[in-house]
Amino acid sequence: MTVAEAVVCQGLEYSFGRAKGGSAKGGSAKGAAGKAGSVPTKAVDGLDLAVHTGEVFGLLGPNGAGKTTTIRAITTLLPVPAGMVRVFGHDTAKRRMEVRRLLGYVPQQLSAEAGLTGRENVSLFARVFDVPGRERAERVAQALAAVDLSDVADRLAGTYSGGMVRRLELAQALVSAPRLLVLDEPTIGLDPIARTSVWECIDAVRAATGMTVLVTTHYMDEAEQYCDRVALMDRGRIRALGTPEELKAQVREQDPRLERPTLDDVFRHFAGRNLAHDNGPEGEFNDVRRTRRTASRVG
Ligand SMILES: Nc1ncnc2c1ncn2[C@@H]1O[C@H](COP(=O)(O)OP(=O)(O)OP(=O)(O)O)[C@@H](O)[C@H]1O
Repeated sequence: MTVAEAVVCQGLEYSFGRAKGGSAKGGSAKGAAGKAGSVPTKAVDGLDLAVHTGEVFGLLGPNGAGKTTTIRAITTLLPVPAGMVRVFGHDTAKRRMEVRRLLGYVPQQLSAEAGLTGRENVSLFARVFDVPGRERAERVAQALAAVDLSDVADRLAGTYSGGMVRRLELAQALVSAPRLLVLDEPTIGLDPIARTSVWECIDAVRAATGMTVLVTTHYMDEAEQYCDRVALMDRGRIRALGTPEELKAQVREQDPRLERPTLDDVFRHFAGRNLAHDNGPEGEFNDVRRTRRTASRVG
């Protein structure tokens, strides 16, 4: 691996559940969430990936593709064997705390407290991430300013709109000045204006700090507009990887009928099915689960 890589995954595998004999599959017994005797689900199936330092990298794919599992392995929240995932050269299996200090993570689940003000929420993260006491107030104020929440910083987060909550969560992740910002569906459920404002904040912070951004999204227009490179993931595997323009050019070359392919066309071309509407019964269930999660996030 070169130092230019922020994240490297090599042959990353992760299964949930246990094999019939009772032995844990995937990362470890600790990470296996299913009951003994249940059939394991291979969520990530031999994934190779390199995210370059300083880029915005989009992990795209339908519900159940394995995006969140991949991100949770990268952020050390799922245990994987040594050698599978490195963040700025640190093996996540051996250097968990070093890796955690380098990254900011905004999960799909709500990570802000409705009963605290915006400033209190960000201060809490500053304490957890060991921002030195004498710098804390200033760093919290800077993080709130970066996401355009200074004016409402002393209001309860429970009074914020969905877009403001998402920007508050960004501030929480940014207060420790991470070198890698990991965002799991940061704009899902938001209206177009709120989506744009979230992306503008991400863009501005990246331009100012040079941090690397790894993001999952379902929105192809966002991926095209804001990601330097994307990986299209389906059933635990990467089906295509490159800049949006490179991927579209490949599809144009291989299928001249598609004169102006979209990223949806690219996905269909490489995965052999539609991105949005071809998930089967499990996909429909996941759609419901996602909507519920989104509703609980934005209150
Ligand atoms: N805790 C868990 N226990 C059992 N199976 C799980 C668990 N989490 C995820 N899975 C399964 O692993 C597979 C990959 O899920 P994952 O959440 O990583 O996909 P995703 O691409 O992030 O989808 P979504 O966009 O719906 O979150 C799916 O089949 C899912 O049902």
